[in-house]
Amino acid sequence: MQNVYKAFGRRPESIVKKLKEGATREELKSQGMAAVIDASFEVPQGEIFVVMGLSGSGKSTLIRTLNGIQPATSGTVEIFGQDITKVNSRRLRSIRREKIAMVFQHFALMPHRTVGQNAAYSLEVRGMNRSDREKKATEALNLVGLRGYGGQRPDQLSGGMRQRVGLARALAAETDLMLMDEAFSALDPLIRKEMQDQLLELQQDLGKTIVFITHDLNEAMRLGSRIAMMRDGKIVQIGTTEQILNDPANDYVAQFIQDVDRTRVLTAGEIQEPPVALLGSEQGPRAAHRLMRENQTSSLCVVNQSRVLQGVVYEHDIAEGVAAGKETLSGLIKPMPATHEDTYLAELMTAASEHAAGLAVIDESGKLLGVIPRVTLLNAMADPTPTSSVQTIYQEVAQ
Ligand SMILES: Nc1ncnc2c1ncn2[C@@H]1O[C@H](COP(=O)(O)OP(=O)(O)OP(=O)(O)O)[C@@H](O)[C@H]1O
Repeated sequence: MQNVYKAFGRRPESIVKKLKEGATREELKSQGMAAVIDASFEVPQGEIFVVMGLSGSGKSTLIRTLNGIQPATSGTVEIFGQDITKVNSRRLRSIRREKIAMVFQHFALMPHRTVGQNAAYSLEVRGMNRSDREKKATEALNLVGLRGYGGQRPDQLSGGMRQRVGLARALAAETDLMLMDEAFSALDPLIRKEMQDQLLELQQDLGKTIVFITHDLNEAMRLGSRIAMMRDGKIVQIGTTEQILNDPANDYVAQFIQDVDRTRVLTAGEIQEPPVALLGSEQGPRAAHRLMRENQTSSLCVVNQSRVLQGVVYEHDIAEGVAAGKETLSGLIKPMPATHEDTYLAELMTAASEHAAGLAVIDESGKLLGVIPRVTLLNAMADPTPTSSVQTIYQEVAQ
C-alpha cells in the first residue's frame, strides 16, 4: 500500500486534504477521526508482516483498507498487482474471495455447522462442489492438528481448538495472502504460544504472505519478519525485531520495547562469534597447544574434516598431553554443548551456568558455525543487545 489515508466523519476527503496540508489529527477531531494517516509498506511473498500498536492506533482500520472492507479515503492498495481502490465492488468481492483469507480474534465460526463445514466455508462460497471442499477442509484441519474433529460442533471445542478451526478455514481457502487480526489475542498464554509456534511451522512449508495485527510486542517479535509500529494512525517505524530493539525510531517505540524480555527475542545466532580456533581432530596436542598460544585462548573446538563438531579441548589437558608425548588428541576431547542459531537466549540459561567453555553453534548436520564463549553469553543475558562487532580470529581447519 502506498500513502494510504482512512478518515471517518461526514467529509472524510476534506479531513485527508487537511492532513496532507499539514493539519494534525488532534486539530481535525471535531470533523471526524483520521484512523490511518499516510501508511505505506510492501509485503513480499513469504513474509509475516506484523502491524503493532496500542488500542486505537489504527491497526484494524489499516487491515480493513487492505481487504477493501473499509476502502481507503486516499492512496493505493495493491493486492498481487491489482489496485483494489480502483476496482468496482463486484470485482473487489471476487478478489477478496479468491486472494485473501482472514483470521479473526473471535473465531467467527458458525455454531450450527460442523467443524468441517466451517473449515470448508470459503470454498462453499466460491461454489466448489461438496466432495472437493470436504477433502480440502479435512486436509486443512489435519494441518492445524484437528484430525478427526470435522464432525464436531464448534461449541464442543476449547478456545484454542476453535481458533485452529479459524486458521484451518483460512488455509483451506488456499489464498496467497492471509490477514490475521489479533488472531491469538483471546487465547490464554500457553495456547497462544502454541498457536504462534504452529503458525511459524506452517509458514515454513506454505510460504504465504501474512499481515498479522497484534497489540502484543512479544508476539510481534516472535512472529514478525518485519514489524510496523503504529501510533495515532501513523506508521512510526518499520523494521526487523533486531532493528527495532537496537535502533528505535523515537521515544514512543523506545518506551514500548523497554519491557521486552530480550532474551526471548534474541537468538544464539545473533551473539555467536566466529570459532576462536578450529583444529582437525587428526592433529595432536602440540598443534593444539600452538593454536591456543597464538589465539590466547584456553580452549579449542575440535572438528573433523567435514567441520562437524567433535568436542572441545582444554589447555590443562593439552599441556598434560604434550608433557606425556601424546601424538593424538584421543582421550583429551570433552563433549561441548551445542545449540542452533535460531535458539532464543532465554533457552540457553542453563548452558551458560554449567559449562566453562561456552557453547558451540552448529547447523542441522552438526557443522560448527560459531561459538558463544561463556562470558559473552553471560554478558548477553545481563545486557541483551546483539554484539555489533566481533573480533575475528578465525583459523581454518586443515583441509
Ligand atoms: N467506523 C468508524 N467510525 C468512526 N471512527 C472509527 C471507526 N472505526 C474506527 N474508528 C476510530 O479510528 C481509530 C482507530 O481505530 P482502530 O479500530 O483501527 O484501532 P486499533 O488499533 O485496531 O484498536 P483496537 O486494537 O482497539 O481495535 C479509533 O479512534 C476508532 O475509534
